[in-house]
Amino acid sequence: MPLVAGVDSSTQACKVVVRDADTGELVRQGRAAHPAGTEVDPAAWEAALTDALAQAGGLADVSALSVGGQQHGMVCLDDGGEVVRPALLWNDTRSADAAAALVDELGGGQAWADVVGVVPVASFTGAKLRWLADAEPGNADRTAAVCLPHDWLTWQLSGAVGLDSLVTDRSDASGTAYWSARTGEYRRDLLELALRGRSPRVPRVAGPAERVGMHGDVLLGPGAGDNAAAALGLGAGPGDVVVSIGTSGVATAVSDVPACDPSGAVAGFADATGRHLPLVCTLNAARVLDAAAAMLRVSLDELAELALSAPAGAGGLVLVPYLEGERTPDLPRATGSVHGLTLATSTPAHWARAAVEGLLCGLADGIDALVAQGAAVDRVLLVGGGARSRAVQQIAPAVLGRPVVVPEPGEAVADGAARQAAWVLTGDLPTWAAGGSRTVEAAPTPAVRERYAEVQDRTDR
Ligand SMILES: Nc1ncnc2c1ncn2[C@@H]1O[C@H](COP(=O)(O)OP(=O)(O)O)[C@@H](O)[C@H]1O
Ligand SMILES: O=C(CO)[C@@H](O)[C@H](O)COP(=O)(O)O
Repeated sequence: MPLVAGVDSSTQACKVVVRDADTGELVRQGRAAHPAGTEVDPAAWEAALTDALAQAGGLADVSALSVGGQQHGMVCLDDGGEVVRPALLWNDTRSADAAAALVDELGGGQAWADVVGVVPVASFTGAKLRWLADAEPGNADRTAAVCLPHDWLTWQLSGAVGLDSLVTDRSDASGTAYWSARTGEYRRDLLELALRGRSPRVPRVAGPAERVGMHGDVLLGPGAGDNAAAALGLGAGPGDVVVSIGTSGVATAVSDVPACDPSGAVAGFADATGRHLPLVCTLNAARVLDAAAAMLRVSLDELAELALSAPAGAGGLVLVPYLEGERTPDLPRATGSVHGLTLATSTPAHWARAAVEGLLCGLADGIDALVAQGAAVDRVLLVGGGARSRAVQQIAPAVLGRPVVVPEPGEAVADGAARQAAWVLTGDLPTWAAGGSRTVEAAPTPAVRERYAEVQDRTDR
């Protein structure tokens, strides 16, 4: 019974699972927090990984490990392999103007969707590089290589020092805006466009089950972007839509064909198996619940009970939850807005309900965008920390207008990374028994989405 480890180095925390490679049985796990903020020294991810691995009992009896990580973060390295500046994360919006400029320079959304399957927004690595070139040209000059959070952690674990040993995978490469999931090739011209002519090294893109190095006696897999790892962990296939309510809100589908959406709503990412992963991402998800709970001075469980005690539609109270700006729709400078506040709706219960419904309306729009790109929706799986909320579980099927499958609370991303590690170790993608899940149904409440659509644009942009 060889053991494998999977890592999820996500926005708020590093999570580790150790599983039996043959059966998938969970043997041990660990978790350590990441610093707050949208700009983070990668050393903090390494420290959290070390801590989470220790909590998970270490690696002495583990045969293989893969790292899943938050997508898009810009990690710049100098020619000695040192980090040039703190990494800008996917939810850092300072590169919004840079993204808009890049879209114009190539001739618009259709041109970008055609060449790399995505239209730049502030989140993508390419837009961050353009920001770097303009705001910190000295740091741009020092950047000899650029990679992503999961690439950097895998590289650290491997103990390699040469920039030529940096490795990534298709799923994370596809979130840079300078690698095409359709052709499987870098577009160095777009990397150079972003960096105004500079041409740093980028990681080699490994195959889905390739052995990319060793950490002591532990075999290292190529890893993946967190959303691709989650799809792998859940065993998602065509017809499944995974809705993740973590720091980001994500609706994603596994597909045999690349997405090409000139509006940019659906990103044409790759998955972790050689297929594609059309994806819609919002900036405001679980933290909307955190903010509402903090404002109402209640726990997350109390917030859920409050939300469930209010009527569907919260009596007309709508929260458009653009608390950190928004990515889909592309409104990086927007703020949240409240509509329909009356004496009757001025209660904690109505506020809690509006918070849950508001974040779910954004994800319902995301599922519609996936469908418009050709995705089939036979099953919706609800994951991420926010999916632990009883209110999210109960209200999601009403707002999304379809039943939702809620897997047992767990770590889908780390599980997917562990499954990849088992694949790398044995050469076969293991079929692990699915964990428990339950299907939650509710009468659809289309009026909630209609009311949200009415007020959604009446916000500070
Ligand atoms: N019972 C719960 N109810 C609502 N939200 C929860 C609950 N448990 C955890 N969360 C939320 O989950 C979020 C973290 O989710 P997670 O998927 O781990 O995020 P990330 O992967 O982005 O780091 C936190 O914002 C936290 O408030
Ligand atoms: O930017 C995206 C997807 O494009 C985000 O989904 C990040 O990958 C962060 O994920 P979480 O930490 O919220 O899971």
